[in-house]
Amino acid sequence: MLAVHFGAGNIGRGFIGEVLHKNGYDIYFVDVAQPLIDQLNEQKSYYIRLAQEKEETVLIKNVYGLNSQTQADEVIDTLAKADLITVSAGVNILPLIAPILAKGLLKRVEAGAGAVDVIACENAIGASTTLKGHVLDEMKDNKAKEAILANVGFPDAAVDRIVPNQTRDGLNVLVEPFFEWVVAAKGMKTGERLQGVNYVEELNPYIERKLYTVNTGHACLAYVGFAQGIPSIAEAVADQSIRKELEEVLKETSRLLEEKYQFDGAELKEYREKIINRFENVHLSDPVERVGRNPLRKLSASDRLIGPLVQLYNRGIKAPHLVKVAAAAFQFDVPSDEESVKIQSMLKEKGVTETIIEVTSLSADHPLVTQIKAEIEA
Ligand SMILES: NC(=O)c1ccc[n+]([C@@H]2O[C@H](COP(=O)([O-])OP(=O)(O)OC[C@H]3O[C@@H](n4cnc5c(N)ncnc54)[C@H](O)[C@@H]3O)[C@@H](O)[C@H]2O)c1
Ligand SMILES: O=P(O)(O)OC[C@@H](O)[C@@H](O)[C@H](O)[C@H](O)CO
Repeated sequence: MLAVHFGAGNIGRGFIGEVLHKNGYDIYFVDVAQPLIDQLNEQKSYYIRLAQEKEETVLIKNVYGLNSQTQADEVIDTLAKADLITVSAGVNILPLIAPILAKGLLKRVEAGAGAVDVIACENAIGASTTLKGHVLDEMKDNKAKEAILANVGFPDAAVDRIVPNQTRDGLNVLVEPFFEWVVAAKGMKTGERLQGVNYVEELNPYIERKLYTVNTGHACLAYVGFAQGIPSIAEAVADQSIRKELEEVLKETSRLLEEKYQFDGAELKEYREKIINRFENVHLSDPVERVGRNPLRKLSASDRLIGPLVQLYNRGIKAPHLVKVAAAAFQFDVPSDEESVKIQSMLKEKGVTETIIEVTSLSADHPLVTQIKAEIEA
């Protein structure tokens, strides 16, 4: 069995690679980072190390690297014969992957190679559906579009495992022991079911529970921690006042999840506690700069901050702690993070109100704009 995975980074090697390998796949990682690709082709294997008291390792074998910029023909040929295609390169990268993916899928369909599924494992609602839209935009006529629609599934997914940036140890990846991968079965065109993946009919409760708990909580620690000069997630959650803030924020998002999806309150409490426990893992070193990365994306309308805030507002529920985290995200100022630099220059050039409106897509007269502004100024 052959899988193509776009994005040989943290979650690609540290989680998707593990599941694919354990299900008997040879994996072609497609990336743009040549040193990473060279290492994959030299070693053809790497280790996943579990960040826990008694370290465990898993050997991932039969892995190869391809560069989508310099080896386009090889990538297209490999896509045309792949049994499964997965992606974790970042939601902003999906439009960049679409042209080559479209060519590979078309070649496959024209060769009569049968159905295949493409699963985007990004932290976003409907990422595979978004990718499908970009792929269809690449088709030159309706016939090609129809052939893709008939043969290629783009099931949405939710992926959960904390995998920090790897600062040493070559291809090897240090990951937390916990993992969860949920896929919307109804979006699939093949009967392929991976062990270790939970296939569900309705994905929205899973992706919103994950994004608005794990990622909202993570964002709280990153932005509030950063504001207080705290370097890592484990250190931020160890600070009693930040932890209290985190607990309050997660109670607010749980309220939404309870009302919207009728999740059981006690189960959600347990889910929150488990996640806070994961944030406390001292065997992982996860800088607040990674977790807070791309604040423009994280402050966009349906993401982990404004997404739950607007939905709570629409239900008449106040969420003052979430408002504070959104305000802190506007103050995330990391020179190496282009999006944070952009927000800082917008704040200087356009002022607070205009920046909030432009970044969040909230309407000018939305009361949340005033609330976030008041927090930024406070
Ligand atoms: N790291 C985590 O804990 C985690 C957990 C769940 C989901 N995610 C999501 O997975 C995605 C990737 O995150 P990550 O932490 O692995 O990031 P990462 O930066 O470690 O990996 C991204 C990889 O994509 C590659 N890439 C960039 N442009 C590309 C292109 N045009 N074609 C192919 N590859 C390209 C990069 O070179 C890099 O190797 C994000 O959407 C993230 O939100 C991350
Ligand atoms: O990947 P991002 O930038 O969307 O979010 C940063 C972290 O919250 C994220 O990578 C988590 O580690 C991950 O989502 C855990 O499953």
